[in-house]
Amino acid sequence: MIEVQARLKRKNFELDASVQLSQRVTAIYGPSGAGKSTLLSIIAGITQPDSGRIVIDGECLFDSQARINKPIHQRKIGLVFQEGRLFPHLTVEHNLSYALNFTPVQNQQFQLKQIVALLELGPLLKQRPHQLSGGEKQRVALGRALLSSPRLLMLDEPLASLDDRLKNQILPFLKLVSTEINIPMIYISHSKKEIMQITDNLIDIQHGKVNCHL
Ligand SMILES: Nc1ncnc2c1ncn2[C@@H]1O[C@H](COP(=O)(O)OP(=O)(O)OP(=O)(O)O)[C@@H](O)[C@H]1O
Repeated sequence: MIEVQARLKRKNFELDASVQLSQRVTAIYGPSGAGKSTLLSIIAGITQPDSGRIVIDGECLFDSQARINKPIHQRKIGLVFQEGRLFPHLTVEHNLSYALNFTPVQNQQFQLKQIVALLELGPLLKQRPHQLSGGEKQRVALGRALLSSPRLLMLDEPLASLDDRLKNQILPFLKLVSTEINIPMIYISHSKKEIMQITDNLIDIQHGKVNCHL
């Protein structure tokens, strides 16, 4: 269960979110500027809200009243952004093992070879990010996020920079992760067509307002 209450005031934008998610895969949908990335970055601990409370599976990550604010690395949230944000100097294999090496062995949910097989990364392992297509980069980013053994996986417009051909290549992998991997997932997109291929559980955010229990 993911419970988020957050308020944040910016110069021309106000977020007021009250969200309770019990489904494994949820999509956050809304037009540009609605506050999707802001909500994600609050859950991840990148942005601090003015007030609110965030609890995942009973563990409190943020509570403005109780002055609890767990840092990003303690929240155990795997993130995939629009651009893969891979380490450019490392091979695909080392990008993947980097995430694994930062996770204590007893907390590791996957082995490298499992994720390599799931996302068909074998032929790419010795390559460096600049040698990959956009879709391949996103598959590596997804693999790296999974290998950090997160309690929650959040994807922020992971297909937005890809053309239709690459989108169609990577969508089956996202679908596979949403069905085969037992980690809650929040998927942000402004494309309903894309979302419908991954989940029916949809949260609509408009002008920073979202109030939803799924
Ligand atoms: N770091 C920031 N500082 C100030 N304002 C910001 C910052 N980041 C975003 N905003 C503003 O907050 C509002 C919400 O932005 P946000 O990025 O959350 O929207 P979004 O729904 O993710 O949009 P998009 O689909 O275009 O990515 C926008 O008005 C944006 O200009």
